[in-house]
Amino acid sequence: MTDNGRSAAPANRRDHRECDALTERRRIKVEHGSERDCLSQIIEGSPVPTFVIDENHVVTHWNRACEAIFSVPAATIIGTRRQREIFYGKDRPCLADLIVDQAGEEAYERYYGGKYRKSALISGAYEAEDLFPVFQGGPHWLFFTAAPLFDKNGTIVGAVETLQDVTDRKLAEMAFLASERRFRDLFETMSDSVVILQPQDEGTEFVVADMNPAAEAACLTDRDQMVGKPLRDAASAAPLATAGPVSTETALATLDAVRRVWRTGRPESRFSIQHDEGGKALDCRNTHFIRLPTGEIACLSEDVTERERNQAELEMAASVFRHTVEGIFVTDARGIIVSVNPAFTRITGYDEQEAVGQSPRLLRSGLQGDDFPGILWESLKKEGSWQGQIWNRRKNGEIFLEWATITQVLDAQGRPSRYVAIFNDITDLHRKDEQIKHQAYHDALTGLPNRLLLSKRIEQAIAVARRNGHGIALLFIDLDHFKTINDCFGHDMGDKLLIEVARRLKSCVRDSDTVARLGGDEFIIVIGDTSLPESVSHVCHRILKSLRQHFSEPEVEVVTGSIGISQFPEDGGDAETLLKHADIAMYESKRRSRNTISFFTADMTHKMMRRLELESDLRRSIDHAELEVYYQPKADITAGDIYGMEALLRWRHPIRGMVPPDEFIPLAEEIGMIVPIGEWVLRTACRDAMGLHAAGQRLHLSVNLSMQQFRDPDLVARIAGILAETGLAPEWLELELTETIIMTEATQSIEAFNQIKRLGVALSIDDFGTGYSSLSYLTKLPIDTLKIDRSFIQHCGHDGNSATVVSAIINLAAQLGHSVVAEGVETVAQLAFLRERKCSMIQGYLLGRPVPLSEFTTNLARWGKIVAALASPIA
Ligand SMILES: Nc1nc2c(ncn2[C@@H]2O[C@@H]3COP(=O)(O)O[C@H]4[C@@H](O)[C@H](n5cnc6c(=O)[nH]c(N)nc65)O[C@@H]4COP(=O)(O)O[C@H]3[C@H]2O)c(=O)[nH]1
Repeated sequence: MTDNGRSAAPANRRDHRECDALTERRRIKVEHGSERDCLSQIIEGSPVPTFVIDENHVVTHWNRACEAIFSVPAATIIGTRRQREIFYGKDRPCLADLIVDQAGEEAYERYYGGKYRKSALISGAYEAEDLFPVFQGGPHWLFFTAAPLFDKNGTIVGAVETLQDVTDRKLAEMAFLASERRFRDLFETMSDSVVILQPQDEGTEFVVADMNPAAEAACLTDRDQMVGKPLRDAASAAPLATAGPVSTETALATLDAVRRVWRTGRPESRFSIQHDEGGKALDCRNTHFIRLPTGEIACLSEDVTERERNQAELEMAASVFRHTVEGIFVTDARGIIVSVNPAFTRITGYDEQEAVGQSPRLLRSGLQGDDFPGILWESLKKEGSWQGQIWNRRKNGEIFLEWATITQVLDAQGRPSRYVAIFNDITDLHRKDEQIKHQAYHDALTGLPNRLLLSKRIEQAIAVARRNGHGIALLFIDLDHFKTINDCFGHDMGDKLLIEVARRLKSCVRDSDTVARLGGDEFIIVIGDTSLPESVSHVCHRILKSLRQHFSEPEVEVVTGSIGISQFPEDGGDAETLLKHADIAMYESKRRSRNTISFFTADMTHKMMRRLELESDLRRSIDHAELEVYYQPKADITAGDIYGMEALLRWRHPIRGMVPPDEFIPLAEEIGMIVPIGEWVLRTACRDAMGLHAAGQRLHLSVNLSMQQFRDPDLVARIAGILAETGLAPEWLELELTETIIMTEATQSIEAFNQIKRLGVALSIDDFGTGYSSLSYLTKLPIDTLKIDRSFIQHCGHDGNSATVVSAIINLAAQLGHSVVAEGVETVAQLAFLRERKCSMIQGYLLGRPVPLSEFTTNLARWGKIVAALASPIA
C-alpha cells in the first residue's frame, strides 16, 4: 500500500501480492545493496546539501550538508516526511515531492510560479529558486534541483533533491539590480541630458547607444529614432552640443572632442552658447565627455542658460552696485551693515572696512528728530520700504542731506533678511532749493521778506493774535524824497542806502517782528504783539530817529520817513486790508509835512478817496481853466514902496471851490503834473507882470519852482522861452526854491543855478530856516535872496528862539551879501521887530493877501500908501 492508500484488490490477493512485492524488493535490495550503499556514501559525502525521498515521500537520505544548513540531524528526519515542514513551515510539497508524484506543470506553476524551470541537464529534473523565510538564522535564498530516481524498469521510486544556498549571490544580484534601477532612474529623470555613444571602427565613428529623456527633449527627438544612429553629421551631433540646431562648426568640434576623449581617456568639457538676434543668451550649455570603463563615451550636457542669465544679472547688479552714483549700503536683519559701495564711501567718507559691522547710526547727525527711527521701522514693517530725506553726518563731521530709499528684503520664509539703503546726496540741491525759495520770498537787494512772504507773515501774526487775544500793528514806512536821492547819487548809491535803511529798521524792532520791503523805498514792519509794554508809536519814533542818523554811503545827512500805522483788529482783519490802511495812513504822514507818523483812521479813507478824486480832477484842471494865479505884494518898508509880487497858484474847483495849494501842489508833484502846471504859472505870471509893466507898474515877479521843475533838463530853455515869449526882462524875474530843494539838489545842480543866473534871473531860498541848510552850500550857490520862513516870523514876537533864528538869518544874509525877505508878516509888532533888525523887505497879510490880478492891480495904490506910511518912523 502506498501512503496515499490507493489499494483496490481483495485482502487475500492483496496480501499475496504485497508479500510478493516485498520479497521482490528485498531481492532487489539484496541485489543492489552494495549499489545503494555506494550511492548513500556519495550523498552522504557530498558537500552539496542533498536529501532523498522514496516513492512514499519518506526521507531516506539527509546528508551532513543538509544537517549543517538546516540544523536538523538526519536521525530526526529520515523515515519521516518532515522535509515539507522544514522548508516551508507547513505541509506543502517540495520540488522532490512533485517529481515523485510526477505532477503536471500546473502543480509546478502553483507552488513555484515563475521561479522554476525544467533542468536543461537532467531529464525529468526541475530546478527552482526561492526565498525561504522560515529558515533558521533568517531568510535564505536556495537554488534547488530535484531529479527522479528510477528502478530498473524506469519506474520512479523516489527523488533526490540538491540544495544550494544562493543567498549571497541573490543579495548581490538584488543589490546590483537595485543599483541598476537607481542609476537608470537617475539617468531617466536627471535634468541634464545624457547621451551614451558606442565607438565603432576603432573609435572613428560612434553610434548612439542610449539617451535619457532630457536628451530626447533637448534634441526634440526620441530614443528609438536616435539609438544606433551614427554621429556622422552635425544634425546627429547637435544633441551632444546643445539643444536645437547647431552650427556645423560646433558639431564638428563636438565630434572631435568625442574622438579625442575615446582615444586619450581624458574627460573634456565644452561650453557652448547661442544668442538671439538681440544678443541675449538663448541657450548656454556645459557638455562633459567622459570615457566609460565599457569604452563608451558619455556625453553629459547641462543647461546653464538660467545660471548664465542669473550670473549675467548678478554681474550687472554688482557692476551697478560698484559704479552707481547713489550710495548703497546693505544691512543684515539686525541692521548691521554688511556691504557698502564706493559711492557710499565717496558720500560719507567711511570706507568699507570702517562701515561694515557697524550700525547705520554711524551716520547719525542728531538732526533727524527722536521719532524718526519709529516712523522708519513702522513704514518698513507695513510697506516693506521707506523713502524720504535724512540729515546725516559725514566722517569729517559735515552734515549732509540725503534722499534715501530703504527696502526690506525677505527670505524664503517671508522674514526680513536684509535691508538695502540707496541714497543721493541732495545737500546742494536742497541749498539751491532753499535759495530759490528764499529768492521767491525775499527781496534780492535787502534780503528782507518780500510782499509774498509779508502777506503770509501778516496772516500768521493775525492767527496768533486771534488765538492769544492781542493786537498787531503794521507800519508802512516810505522814505521821504528817496527818488531825489536816487537821482542825485545814482542807483547804486540808492541801493546802498536802502540796504542800510533795512539794517536800521531791523535794529529798531524785536527779532520776532517782521521787517519787509515792498519795493522801492517802501518798507513794512509787522509788530506781532502790541500788548507788549512798548507802544507802537515808540517804535515808530525810534525808527524815525534811526533814519535821521548820518548816512555815509551815500553821504546824506538826514533821511526822513513817513510812517502809516494800521492795527489789528481795529483797522482790518486780513493782510490786504491792513496793508491798504497802513498805506493810507502813510500818505497822511506824507501829506502832513513828512518825517512823521500817522495812525490810520476811518477818516483817512475818506481823505484818500478825496485825494484820488482830486488827482483825476487836477489832470483836467488846466484844460478846464480852473487854475488861476494870485499875486501877493512884497514891500520894501525902508524905501516905502511895493517892489514886487509873488505869484501863487490857486485851483478853483468847480464843486469843491478853492483848493489850497498845500493840498494839490504835492499831489501835482506826485503825479507828475507840476511841470506843465508850473510852466503855465510862469507863463501866466510873466505875461501878467508884463501887463503891469506896460501899465507902468514895474514890479519884480517871484514865481515858485518845484523840485521836479528844477530837475527838468529843459528848465533853463523853458524859462528863456517864456521870457522871450512874454517879453519880460529877466532881471524882473526871481525864482523861489525851497531850502529843501536847494539842499537836495545843490551838489548836482550848481550848474543849473548858474545857467539860470546867467539868464539874468534872480534866485531866492524860500522857507529859509526849515531845511537844515549846509552853510557851505550857501556860499557856493548864486543865491540872491533868503526868505525867512513865516513860522519864525509869526513867533518872533513871543518866542525867544524864533527871534534869535530871525536875527541870525538876517545877519547871515547880510554877511553873505544876500537880500532877506520876511514872509508871513501879519502884525505890526512883527514888522517892528523886523525893522529893528534892519529887515526891510516884507511880505504878509499885514500888507496884503494873495489876490487875483485884477484885485492886485486895484489894490496896488492902497498898498503903496500903506507901505509909504510904514516907511515913516513909528512914533
Ligand atoms: N498865514 C499866513 N500866510 C501867509 C502870509 N503871507 C503869505 N502867506 C502864505 O504863505 C505862502 C507863501 O508861499 P510859499 O511859502 O512859497 O508857499 C507856497 C508855495 O510853496 C506853494 N505854491 C503856491 N503857488 C505855487 C506855484 O505856482 N508853484 C509852486 N511850485 N508852488 C506854489 O504853495 C505854498 C502855499 O501857498 P499859499 O497857500 O498861497 O500860501 C502862501 C501865502 O498865501 C501871512 O501873513 N500869513
